[in-house]
Amino acid sequence: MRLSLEQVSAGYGGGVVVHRIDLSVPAGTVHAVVGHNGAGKTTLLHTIAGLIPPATGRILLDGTDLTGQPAHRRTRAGIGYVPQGRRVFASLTVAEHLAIAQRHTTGTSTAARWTRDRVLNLLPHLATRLRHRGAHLSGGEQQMLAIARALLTQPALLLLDEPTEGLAPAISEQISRTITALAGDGLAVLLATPQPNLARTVADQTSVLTAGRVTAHLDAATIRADPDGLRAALTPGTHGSTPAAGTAAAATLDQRPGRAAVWIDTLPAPSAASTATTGTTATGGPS
Ligand SMILES: Nc1ncnc2c1ncn2[C@@H]1O[C@H](COP(=O)(O)OP(=O)(O)OP(=O)(O)O)[C@@H](O)[C@H]1O
Repeated sequence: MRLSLEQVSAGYGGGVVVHRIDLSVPAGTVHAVVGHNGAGKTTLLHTIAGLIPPATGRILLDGTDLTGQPAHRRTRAGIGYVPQGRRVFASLTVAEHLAIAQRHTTGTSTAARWTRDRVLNLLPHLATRLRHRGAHLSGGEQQMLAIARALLTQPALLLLDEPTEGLAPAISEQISRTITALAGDGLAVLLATPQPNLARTVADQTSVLTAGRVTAHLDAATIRADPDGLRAALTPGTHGSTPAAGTAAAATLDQRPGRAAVWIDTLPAPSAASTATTGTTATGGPS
């Protein structure tokens, strides 16, 4: 199984946010798309999942063209999606989330590669929370639930949007280990993150997304040999979907609830010039 993107562009209302993206994610590997907030990561994942129609290009899963297919068909074809913010239901228990996901599974319960037992074996902490409602789960537990729910749709490719956003370092490490285990089990994983450290830890291949364009591509060996190279490739001050709007978009995005913490935790401190331009208040150094 291999995901291939050929010259994929997409956006909103006629405006283009991601531009002519070429990517290939083979089975058993993790590909990270690293970019600042507003670079277009979610837009790219939404386009692959079928939630946004591409303006140009093709999306292929093992050679099968899914470009014109609706989201539910892509799920059946093997694309599992773990959204940013987890999107669990506040009033449903963990067990109810899993039951709903299983109802939509593509295989029978005996033929399914990912059964409820197998998922809980991978994420044993969830087994201790089966009766807890979504609203009473920690961020890490919600993330595990979102991954479990996606696995029960029997994916060959897993899309993970900012899987460690807002999580404590120990929980992020647990999620990282889960991602590595899933690739080890043969899944193709495409994850989006603003955190160079996550890409460095789990990714076989990393693409840097800057203002909607892939501006660098690094493999794991290159990143290991030069641990600062990836951070340097993430140019401070080019956050937005268009170069002209970049600095303004960054300032706007930073003011959204919850975003300041993400900014401070995950991005290199902007240079004095860009701090002055955007008015950002980041005081923390690189994570
Ligand atoms: N539904 C929408 N309608 C119009 N513009 C949108 C919509 N969603 C996102 N955008 C814009 O597209 C650009 C890219 O946003 P996107 O969410 O894809 O970035 P991102 O890299 O995932 O950042 P973040 O981590 O903040 O989600 C931003 O300028 C954003 O304002």
